[in-house]
Amino acid sequence: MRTRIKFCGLTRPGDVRLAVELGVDAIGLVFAAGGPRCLALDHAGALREAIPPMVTAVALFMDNPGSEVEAVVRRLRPDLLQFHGGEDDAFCRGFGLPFAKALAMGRGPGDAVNARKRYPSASAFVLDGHAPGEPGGRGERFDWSLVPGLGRPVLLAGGLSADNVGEAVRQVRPFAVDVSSGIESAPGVKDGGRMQRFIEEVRRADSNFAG
Ligand SMILES: O=C(O)c1ccccc1NCC(=O)[C@H](O)[C@H](O)COP(=O)(O)O
Repeated sequence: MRTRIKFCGLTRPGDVRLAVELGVDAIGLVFAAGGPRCLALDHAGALREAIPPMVTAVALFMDNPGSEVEAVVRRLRPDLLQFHGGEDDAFCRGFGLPFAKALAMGRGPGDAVNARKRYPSASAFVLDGHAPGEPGGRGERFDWSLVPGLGRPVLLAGGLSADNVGEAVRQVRPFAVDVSSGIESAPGVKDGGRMQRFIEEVRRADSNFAG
């Protein structure tokens, strides 16, 4: 099975168009407050328009008020929501869209092993390298040998780049890989060469498993 690829934290429509041309499967738009990739709703419209059908548009939140999530859902019509904070299952499923719940693995699996019970409505889990309570998008890896069986598609995230994603795919065989810092020249500024090399390395790793 082909490893899906999500590029997260894009802030420029040209970067979205290039990522789509390169063959990315999902684009993450960040609305978690405070970070360098956080988008204003008006600005996000141009980015959303650059995401064509058949590429998953993901809207990402971290403890945003429900009213903010609703405004993004109404204006941008994302395909998938991604929650990175202490949001519970009822909150996450309350917007009528599939959602992925991020699980902080930076201090070991901890509560991640109970994620399926805590988030029975989740369509997928993002296993990320940050510590609980911390934001993602900081290039932090975690010990991939700690990935628990969750009974749902896993998006492996945290400190991935073209240099290590092949090893991550071979070791974890995740449903998808999710990257932000590792394809950037500066926070929120994606680098075309890094995007291309990242995708090439995922495809190379997948070819090891091709029948
Ligand atoms: O990307 C952000 O700025 C961000 C801010 C707050 C919460 C989550 C955030 N990103 C979540 C993602 O899905 C990132 O792609 C993931 O954490 C991996 O980031 P990186 O380690 O930089 O590749």
